[in-house]
Amino acid sequence: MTQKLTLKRPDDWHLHLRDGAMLKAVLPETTRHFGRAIIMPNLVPPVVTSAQALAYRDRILAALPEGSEFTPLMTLYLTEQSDPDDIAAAYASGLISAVKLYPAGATTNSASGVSDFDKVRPALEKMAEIGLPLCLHGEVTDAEVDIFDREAVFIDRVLDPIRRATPGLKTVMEHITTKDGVDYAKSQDNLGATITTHHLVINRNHILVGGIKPHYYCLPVAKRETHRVALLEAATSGDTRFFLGTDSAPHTDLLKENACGCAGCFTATNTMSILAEVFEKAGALDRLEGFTSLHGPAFYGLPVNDTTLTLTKGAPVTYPSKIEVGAETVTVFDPGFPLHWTVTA
Ligand SMILES: NC(=O)N[C@@H](CC(=O)O)C(=O)O
Ligand SMILES: [Zn+2]
Ligand SMILES: [Zn+2]
Repeated sequence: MTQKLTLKRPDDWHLHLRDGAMLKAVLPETTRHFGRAIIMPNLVPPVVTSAQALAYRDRILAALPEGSEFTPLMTLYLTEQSDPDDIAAAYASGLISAVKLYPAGATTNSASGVSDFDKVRPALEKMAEIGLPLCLHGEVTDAEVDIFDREAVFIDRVLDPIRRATPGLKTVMEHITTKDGVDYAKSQDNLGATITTHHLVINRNHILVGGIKPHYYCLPVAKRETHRVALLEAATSGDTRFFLGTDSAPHTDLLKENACGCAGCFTATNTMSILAEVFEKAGALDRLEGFTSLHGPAFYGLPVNDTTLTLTKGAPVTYPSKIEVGAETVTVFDPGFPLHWTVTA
């Protein structure tokens, strides 16, 4: 008997589309399955002003495959010089859905991020006042903090103080990777947490055992198995504070398979198949729709998509292992187990 699963069309609440040839190459991988996505602003140079966000949205819309109804939800990159009034105007006009805060130096293209959190206080207060969500890359960057502890330390030293200082601020903990992140999210109201596909699949052994695997390296770096299990429990729990943000983050193979390899896993292509497999194994297939299609819109105050996506279970399916970007390639995330669910409608 073939098994079918029909979901409200999913959204991706954390996505990197890049620009130029890369944008053109990766965009169809997302628009094939997803209705909307929160578009990360960490371009070079970053998308800081409303004028830059408007221009970037136009470039995304121009790159959409024929007939696509995909909606990019734009964000602004918060800097210590960001103008609270420009941010508010961008939100009032419907151009942006969130503001993204990168601690300076925490991840790919975060050099223009925030070092002194007091300097962005006026912007955060304005955002709380108008109901504009803040998305956070939650890692400290202090050289003395171990990379595996950077998320937990961020929660104590940065996130919790921001929450206390700006109580009305709607906040998204992006790509949580620890039980500490799960526990903190559960202790809060007015706070959401995105979980990536890959952090539900890999732990740090996948990166390091039997040779270094650059395509499993991303930030925040995958942690030990107990943390992966906590993420899986959160994602499959039905708790509306947790929703999908793939953090699909393409880098060319040249830059990944490198003595100083870039951080990011590219999961747009096979995310829905992987998630169906993971949720089924967890006995939670009935909760997949909440995670991919319902909890995110509820947090962002948007309607659920009115179209659907159907997955069908059958013999193992394969995906291209790489997609082409001009003369270069981007490797598609390999979950390391067979995928039986495929999007059929
Ligand atoms: N997640 C990553 O490892 N990389 C992201 C940046 C980010 O989301 O932190 C990227 O832009 O490549
Ligand atoms: Zn990040
Ligand atoms: Zn990201």
